[in-house]
Amino acid sequence: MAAPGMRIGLLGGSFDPAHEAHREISLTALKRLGLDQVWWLVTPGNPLKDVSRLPGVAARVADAEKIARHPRIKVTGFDGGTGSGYTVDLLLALKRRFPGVHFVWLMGADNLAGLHRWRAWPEIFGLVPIAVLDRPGYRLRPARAKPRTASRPITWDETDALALPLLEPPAWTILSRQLSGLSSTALRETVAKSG
Ligand SMILES: Nc1ncnc2c1ncn2[C@@H]1O[C@H](COP(=O)(O)OP(=O)(O)OP(=O)(O)O)[C@@H](O)[C@H]1O
Ligand SMILES: O=C(O)c1ccc[n+]([C@@H]2O[C@H](COP(=O)([O-])O)[C@@H](O)[C@H]2O)c1
Repeated sequence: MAAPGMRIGLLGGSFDPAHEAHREISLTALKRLGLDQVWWLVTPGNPLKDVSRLPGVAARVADAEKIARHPRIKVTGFDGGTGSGYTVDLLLALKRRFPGVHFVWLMGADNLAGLHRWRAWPEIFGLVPIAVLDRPGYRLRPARAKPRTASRPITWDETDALALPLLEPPAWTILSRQLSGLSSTALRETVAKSG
């Protein structure tokens, strides 16, 4: 699945359900970061969200595979045996399991804005480079986010994004792109109304 030296983007998510914007931001990351693959890591549950109605991992993986439709996008329920949904644990497990792979954590700008509420977020910045994908409504928020303040010296201009996967963390950048307003919440609401 992954050989030392490969550059792999990690898109952790609830994927409840997956949608075209997940595919679009993955294609952006593949191209702009020069990645070999992007892995969609379907979380057992976002620790900050109500997961009481979240479908099981296997069902969300199966649905996400239908959306991914790309040989370099791999969908997996790998959680490193943590079962927890905590990203710090997931990253530690991945780095142990795949030594020598250049991982980059990918996330939408909404998640950067709330990253200071994640468990051990400064440690996360020290584990892997991070690329933040622009998202409507959050374009300016990263500028105010605490992580930016904490990591200002290692903010990279996005024109240098190709170098990001090989940089020693902490290092992060924002990837601006044509915005997509798609969201899983909006999709679930549409299904609920039509049902
Ligand atoms: N339209 C989008 N633009 C940029 N990033 C996105 C977009 N949709 C999802 N993402 C990012 O993809 C990752 C996984 O997202 P997730 O599975 O939570 O879907 P979501 O649409 O954000 O769900 P919800 O609406 O419930 O918050 C997150 O890092 C999220 O920020
Ligand atoms: O580690 C944490 O404290 C943490 C808090 C919130 C979210 N996350 C992870 O962030 C990823 C994005 O979650 P979501 O629900 O926005 O798709 C997913 O992998 C979650 O498990 C992780």
